[in-house]
Amino acid sequence: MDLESVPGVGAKTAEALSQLDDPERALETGDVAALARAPGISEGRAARIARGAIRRRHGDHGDFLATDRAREIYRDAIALLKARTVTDDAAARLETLYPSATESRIREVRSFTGAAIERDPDPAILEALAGVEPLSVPGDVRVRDRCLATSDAERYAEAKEAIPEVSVEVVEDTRQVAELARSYATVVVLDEQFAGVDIEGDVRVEPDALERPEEVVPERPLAFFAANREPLRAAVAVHRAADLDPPCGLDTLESALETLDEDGRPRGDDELNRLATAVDDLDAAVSTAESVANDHLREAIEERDVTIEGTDLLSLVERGAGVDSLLSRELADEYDAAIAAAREHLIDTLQLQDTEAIARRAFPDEPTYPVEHIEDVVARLREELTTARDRRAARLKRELAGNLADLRADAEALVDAALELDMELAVARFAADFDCTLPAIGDVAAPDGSQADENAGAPTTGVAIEGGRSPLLDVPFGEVEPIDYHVDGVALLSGVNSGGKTSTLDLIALVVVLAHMGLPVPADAARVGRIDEFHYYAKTQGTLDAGAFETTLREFGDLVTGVAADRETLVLVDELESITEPGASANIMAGILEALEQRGATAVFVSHLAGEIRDVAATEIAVDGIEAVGLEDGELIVDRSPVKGKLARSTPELIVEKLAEDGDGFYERLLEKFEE
Ligand SMILES: Nc1ncnc2c1ncn2[C@@H]1O[C@H](COP(=O)(O)OP(=O)(O)OP(=O)(O)O)[C@@H](O)[C@H]1O
Repeated sequence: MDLESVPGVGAKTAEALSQLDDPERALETGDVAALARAPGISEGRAARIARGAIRRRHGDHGDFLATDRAREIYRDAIALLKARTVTDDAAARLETLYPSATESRIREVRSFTGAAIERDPDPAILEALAGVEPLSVPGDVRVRDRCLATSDAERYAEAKEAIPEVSVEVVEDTRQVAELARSYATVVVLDEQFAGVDIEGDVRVEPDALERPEEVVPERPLAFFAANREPLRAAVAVHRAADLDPPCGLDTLESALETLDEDGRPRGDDELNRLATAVDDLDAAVSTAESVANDHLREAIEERDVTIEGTDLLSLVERGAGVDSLLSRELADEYDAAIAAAREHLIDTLQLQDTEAIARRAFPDEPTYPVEHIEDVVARLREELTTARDRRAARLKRELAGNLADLRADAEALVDAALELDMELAVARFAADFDCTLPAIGDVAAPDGSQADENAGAPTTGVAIEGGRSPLLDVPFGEVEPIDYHVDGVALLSGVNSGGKTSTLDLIALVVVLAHMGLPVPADAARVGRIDEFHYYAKTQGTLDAGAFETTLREFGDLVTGVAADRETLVLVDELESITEPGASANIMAGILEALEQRGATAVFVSHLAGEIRDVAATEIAVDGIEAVGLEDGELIVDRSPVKGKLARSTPELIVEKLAEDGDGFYERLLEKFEE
């Protein structure tokens, strides 16, 4: 795959991505976390790249969200989903969901959503997910007791690339290989020509060693599994808790992990433990064995009355003999017993087996007092034990690495599935928290390519929402009143102050964005025509100066003339009248609405000037209204669902009406003016 063919990936990014293990897979699957591991690629950038790859796959131009407010609504939707993931990685993966105009992309995500909302976000799964994270590749494994050797410059470069953990040496002849064998415990020669040469030391001629790097460096898979022990265990727990179909035997993986310590060393092997402990405890055991002998001897001497004849004493003194000869003469048996005890102690405490004979020689046969070990023999014992330990560890490492290397791909798939599940559960929780349903969306086939049942009757244009409740409101979700609203073509939305006009636009926006993301929407039911572009303009704060007004007008001019007849467009506009004085605003809005209607766009314009706009418009423009059903303690009681074809009365009119009820002529005349 040509990485640069992905939108947003230039030469530099492609170079960074090519350093990943499998950039194609990461791009194909939208694995944001993997992409973010490329040098210099932030998570945000990785998400954009993944989206670019998905868009390319679906021939999607990615210009669905056409305005800032439209993008804000999308960010809000993503934030609601992200708040429901357990892992950062799943949160990053959610960024690959975006509103698309392309049928195949919407269908793809709807299929994912269909499975996701069936999932049960069991607390045990969420708890297990907390320990899952993308697997890391330990980069600093250095192995110093082995080297690779070759006489070929090309092989040299290949070897450095394939097995960077060991040093690679250039050799011209057997003599140089022999030199290496003196400096390294193992030399792996890559050239056939050295086969059969007799060199002292561990020299192996393995021309295909680069194809099996884990045999040369078993530390590689071991370090990988050691570094990732915890996330792997957590991924195993997730699979068990969620009853997922695992890519490998969970017990096999778990017991393989049990045989490794956190530094990648084999553990749980009795023989290796015995040898390692013997090496570690050797000095202490030798010194205790000495004490055992000396204590034994001291007690024996203390208990004994040594009788020595005067002539013997004289002869000993004349010969300058020390107490040793006295010991050997008088206490030979006791000395032998003391030394035997010391030897037994050493052998027993270190659980020596093959090296027993050496251990016995660690204490002298000739009587001395105090008894002292023979350093050379102890050094020899240490060397023997260390070699046996290292040999055992190397064998275990190779065996373990062989088993684990085969499990690596499965381990990655296991973690990937757990993170994918986290993403699915976030969608499931979002759907459950906000009582969502999968909307019917026009011209989108079922995952299997047929027309989906839930899509039967989906409109090709417009939006219809039943029992919609926006989670973006500033009131707790439980207190949000459900709204029914539908629009096809252009409409003005009128209504009392704070009646919920802006909130209705936000709800439409959220439903349309989520529907085009392939996600469920917070409504009892929703039907959405598939659109290509979504324009949402938020209310501007206050009247604009001439320059800003001109810019805004141009923007709408571009929108109106830019709406291509073959591109379905939804336009939501909130109180555009605030940009200038009311009379001018009404004319401008009427003109824009007329043009949008002619182009077949769907549009909802919230306005307090709905009546005026309708009056100046050249074509019939639908007006809907959010009505107050009464006033209670000075507060308006509002029916939040807009009534179709009804110009809602304004808040001032409602107050004048209330005052007129008392029969005051002034207010009655005022009310008549509203009704004219
Ligand atoms: N469906 C609803 N359920 C509960 N509360 C709502 C709902 N819709 C709106 N509200 C409440 O009413 C407040 C005002 O809503 P909103 O800003 O949408 O009204 P508006 O008609 O656009 O007001 P204005 O005419 O002042 O622009 C919201 O901040 C929210 O607290």
